[in-house]
Amino acid sequence: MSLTLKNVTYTYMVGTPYEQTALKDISLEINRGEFVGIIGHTGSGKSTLVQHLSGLLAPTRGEVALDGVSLHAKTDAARQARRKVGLVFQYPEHQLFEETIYDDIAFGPRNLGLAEEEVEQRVRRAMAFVGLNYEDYARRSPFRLSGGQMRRVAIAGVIALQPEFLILDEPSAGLDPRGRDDIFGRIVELHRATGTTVILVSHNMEDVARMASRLLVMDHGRVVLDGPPLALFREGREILRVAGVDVPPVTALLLALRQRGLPVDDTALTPQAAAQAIATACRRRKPC
Ligand SMILES: Nc1ncnc2c1ncn2[C@@H]1O[C@H](COP(=O)(O)OP(=O)(O)OP(=O)(O)O)[C@@H](O)[C@H]1O
Repeated sequence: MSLTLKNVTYTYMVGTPYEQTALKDISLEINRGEFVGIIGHTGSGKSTLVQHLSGLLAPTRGEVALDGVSLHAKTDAARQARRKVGLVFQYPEHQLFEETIYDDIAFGPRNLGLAEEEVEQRVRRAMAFVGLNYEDYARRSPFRLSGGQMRRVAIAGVIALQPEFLILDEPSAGLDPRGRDDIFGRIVELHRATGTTVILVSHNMEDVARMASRLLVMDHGRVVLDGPPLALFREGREILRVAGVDVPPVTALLLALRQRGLPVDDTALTPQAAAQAIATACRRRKPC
């Protein structure tokens, strides 16, 4: 049972001089329980891809399906399928609009037609999940919060829908390191505790490699790598070992990626981040 893309191509502004093909013949399958990280240069197609996975965009060619049900059919089954996928947009706080935090988080569950009692339960749980105290915050305006807190409210709104597939498009963009660690810690915890499938888009290779068990690398509308991040770190370590201690880990990782002809965002990998990511990956999984 899975979320699948079959030969998906997507072109923006078809038939105009501004036509832009953002996804090129992508086929992939994401199984329940996976934690998938997506990286790639600006404009490589990450956001377009996740908008297909959530059913928000329909492919120009090909098919997106959940458990075999096309997300774009105009049927009840397709509507039900789309509800199982929750998407947190980039800068989701820009979409807050209700007068209270409670109403903002309750908006989605109310739309599902749930009884108010159930809605309240979900709001309470979602607020607890993102670390906002219900008694203190539920009746406050979301617009008086800090940027990081607004982001939490927006994420809580999607969590309250209890999606089976949770997709986050750059959830840490614009947050300070503490806010970033906090959000990621909670996402990892949700994944562990509930088995929710997580699909995480990030510019930061280290973030993704630290959390994801599967890494997709995108380049010019194609998925050019699909595999476990640990394999890349192993390659990096091997190059390090051969090259000696003078080569910083970041160079080794960049080499490993480049040897495979993959696009690399040099600025995303500081030497410290690369070294820490290797150490964490090795500690967490089998010895390497
Ligand atoms: N609404 C749109 N209309 C026209 N072209 C678009 C639109 N949205 C994206 N594109 C183009 O599609 C391509 C893929 O964009 P997309 O936003 O999916 O990339 P991305 O990898 O998510 O980039 P970023 O990391 O900057 O968010 C880019 O060339 C972009 O200019």
